Amino acid sequence: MDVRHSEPVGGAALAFQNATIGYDRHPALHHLSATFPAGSMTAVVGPNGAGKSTLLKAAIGNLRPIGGDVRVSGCRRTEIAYLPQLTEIDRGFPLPVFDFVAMGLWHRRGAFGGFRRDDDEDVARALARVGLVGFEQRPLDTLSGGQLQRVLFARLVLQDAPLILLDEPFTAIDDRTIHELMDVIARWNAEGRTVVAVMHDLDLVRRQFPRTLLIARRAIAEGDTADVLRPENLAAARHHIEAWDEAAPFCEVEPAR
Ligand SMILES: Nc1ncnc2c1ncn2[C@@H]1O[C@H](COP(=O)(O)OP(=O)(O)OP(=O)(O)O)[C@@H](O)[C@H]1O
Repeated sequence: MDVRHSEPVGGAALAFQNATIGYDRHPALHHLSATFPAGSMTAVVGPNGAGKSTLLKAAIGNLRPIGGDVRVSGCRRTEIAYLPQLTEIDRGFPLPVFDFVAMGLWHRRGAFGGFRRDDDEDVARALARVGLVGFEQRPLDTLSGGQLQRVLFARLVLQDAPLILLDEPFTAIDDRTIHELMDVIARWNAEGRTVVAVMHDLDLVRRQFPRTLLIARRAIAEGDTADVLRPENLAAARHHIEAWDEAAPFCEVEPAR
């Protein structure tokens, strides 16, 4: 979202078509077909090791499918906003919050595009949106986990992306922060953006996400959240992960196009 504009944005769509994705040709996700329509809001759930982060990494192009296809339509891959897990973020550098959040503008300006006068206001509004007024000059390495997650959300606000991918945005975050950041996510979706979030709290998913994809190294169920999160589907996902053989030989897959 452009913080200056309130018009709806055209959402982008994401589709996995019989996609097999893995590391060093070891599949982590098998023959996955799933769609994330433009303007939809979907939770991706599944047991530990189900392949949820792998799915997001394939969507942004960090992992190429071993077979099948991963398609983004309605925007370029470089326009996708991606929030990695907090554990993957290097917070050891003393960059001020303001400068870090302003990096979200690079997508609009380009790395050498320079800073405009009204960019200051946009950064300030993005920080206000996530409840961080007064934190502008705080070094990143002095923030709590919840404050850092708010800063990362502020940067996403400035990125103005039609497709937003979030990997476990609420791990080790207190209830109040979850509530406020969930509000930011709901507003993104109300503005027409497509949101895909890896989630562990199924109660929160039931309350907030209209669509869910349940995976366990493959798709178990996809669609309306209440349908997908039925006990038999959750049991099937658990069973599939427990029965997974890490040492299994590769299956035959169609080469990626
Ligand atoms: N860089 C990597 N190299 C090799 N294997 C990996 C790598 N990253 C993940 N894997 C493997 O891929 C499988 C899926 O991992 P992934 O992180 O996608 O699962 P997840 O559903 O996000 O799990 P969690 O809920 O624990 O975060 C796991 O078996 C994991 O060990």
